[in-house]
Amino acid sequence: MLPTVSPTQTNAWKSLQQHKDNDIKSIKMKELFAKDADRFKKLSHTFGDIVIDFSKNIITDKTLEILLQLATETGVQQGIEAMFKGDKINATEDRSVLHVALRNLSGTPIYSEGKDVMPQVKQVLAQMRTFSNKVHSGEWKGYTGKKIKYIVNIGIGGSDLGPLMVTEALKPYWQDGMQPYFVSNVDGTHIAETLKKVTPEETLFLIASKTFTTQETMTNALTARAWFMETAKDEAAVAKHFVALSTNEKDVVKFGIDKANMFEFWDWVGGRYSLWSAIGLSIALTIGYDNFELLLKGAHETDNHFKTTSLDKNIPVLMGLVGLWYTNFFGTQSEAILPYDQYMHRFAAYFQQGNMESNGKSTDRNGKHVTYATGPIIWGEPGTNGQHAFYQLIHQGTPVIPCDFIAPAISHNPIGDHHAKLLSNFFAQTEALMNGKSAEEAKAELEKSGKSAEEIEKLVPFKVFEGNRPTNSILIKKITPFTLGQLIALYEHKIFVQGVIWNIYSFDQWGVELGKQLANKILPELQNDAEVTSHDSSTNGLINTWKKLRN
Ligand SMILES: O=P(O)(O)OC[C@H]1O[C@@H](O)[C@H](O)[C@@H](O)[C@@H]1O
Repeated sequence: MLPTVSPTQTNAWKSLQQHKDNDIKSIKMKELFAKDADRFKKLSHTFGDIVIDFSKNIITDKTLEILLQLATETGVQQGIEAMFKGDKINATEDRSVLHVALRNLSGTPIYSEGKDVMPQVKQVLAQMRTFSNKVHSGEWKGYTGKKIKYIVNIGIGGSDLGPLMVTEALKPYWQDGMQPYFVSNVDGTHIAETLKKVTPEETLFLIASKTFTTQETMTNALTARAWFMETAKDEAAVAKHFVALSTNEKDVVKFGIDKANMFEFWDWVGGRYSLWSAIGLSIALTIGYDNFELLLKGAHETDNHFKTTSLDKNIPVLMGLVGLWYTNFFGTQSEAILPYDQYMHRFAAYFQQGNMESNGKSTDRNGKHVTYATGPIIWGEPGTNGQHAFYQLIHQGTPVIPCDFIAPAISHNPIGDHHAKLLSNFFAQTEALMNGKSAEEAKAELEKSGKSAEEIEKLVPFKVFEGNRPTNSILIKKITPFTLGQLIALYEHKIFVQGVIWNIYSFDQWGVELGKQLANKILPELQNDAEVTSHDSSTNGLINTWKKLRN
């Protein structure tokens, strides 16, 4: 089981506080680089084709030593073991957490409640392989005999963001003739605009929902089915165009999808960790099953690293510790993920759910309210777009925002000098954030412009960059299914490490329930024009105003 140590009760926590106040408060990263020519060598790690550089962080050897002590005192190693051996570490839902089993192609067993889950994992993977191959070869045909051309994944949250992010990130691997679409929002616009782009005869709808009860998904699925039936007319045609990805066989069958067209997964797969499961069918259909398997293999490589590497060399552990250092000892509230790769434009959005739904908690594993900060706000956009939008605040704003810069060494689109220009920005940003620009440097620069001494004096404060802003740089040889799998799993395990240390449960999401309950209560109140009085005056006022406006 997971330990239940409060991090603030550890010796390491107190040492970290003292260390921050005594040794780190006035330290500048650029001085650390000046003092130690080997800093990059010491603080960067190579993992296959991925290099992750932690050296542009406000950390010293001593910082890392105490952070590692924190990991030891809070039982990170024990947590890792508990996850891999299938303990019910998602205790509030009484479930194991075994997304690592979904990518375990090694042949070793993984147990949940004493049962090896690998045979069922392999069986569904085989089903996905056969199905994808049939669709690609044209053996699987639509009801008029046409080949499937469009995949419409209908799902939300974990049943949408992962496959959407991965298919976008791996666009160079798309199979000829396959076009995926993702419909998530209950806003009718999402499905309406998607249906305009596809034809009933050539579309395969994947109804992706772990629970098969999610309002948005069920509503969109019913709309898709009605739209399909308008043309197909024949109920028997549904079986050729609708499949379900779910843990809930009963409701899948009730919806009218044949059991044979259901791709199963299990309650030990968390929604936001499910892209490796049947939820990944849209990925396999888009990039081909073999590439999907390479994605799993990449993640498995990370799982092995995470499971077997000592904490001081364990990349997800270090990612977690470095992030936590800022959250808890610098009071930072957010982290930006900035991929310098246009294909990875949904990566930050994906980990917004991955991280914030996992660690956005304030009750610890003892049921007590935490007295320290937990999960950060995650956000980000691809570089260089972000540079021309929000980097101003990262460079000169009042909050410190630790950033992850991610870039491929080799572009899938080596056009002219685009990639060199892209990468020059990637390198320049982390350098600028670290070094900043002093008043003297700003002044010297202005002096070259021919401005008067008075003008220069006035402008200098605006041109100063404090610097010392922390970044991790992740350089990947090329974004391939394998390296992307490695990278996603690194981030997943980082989140896990932080959750263990913060003594919270990272695998439930009770915080999303209240809004759903209230929406269900309000929905019937919207069905007529009667005045609503059952809520507070704001909610009543808004509902009643809407009722007037809609008429
Ligand atoms: O896959 P389902 O059951 O439709 O759930 C979709 C999403 O539903 C949300 O309510 C949950 O917060 C997410 O964790 C989940 O991924």
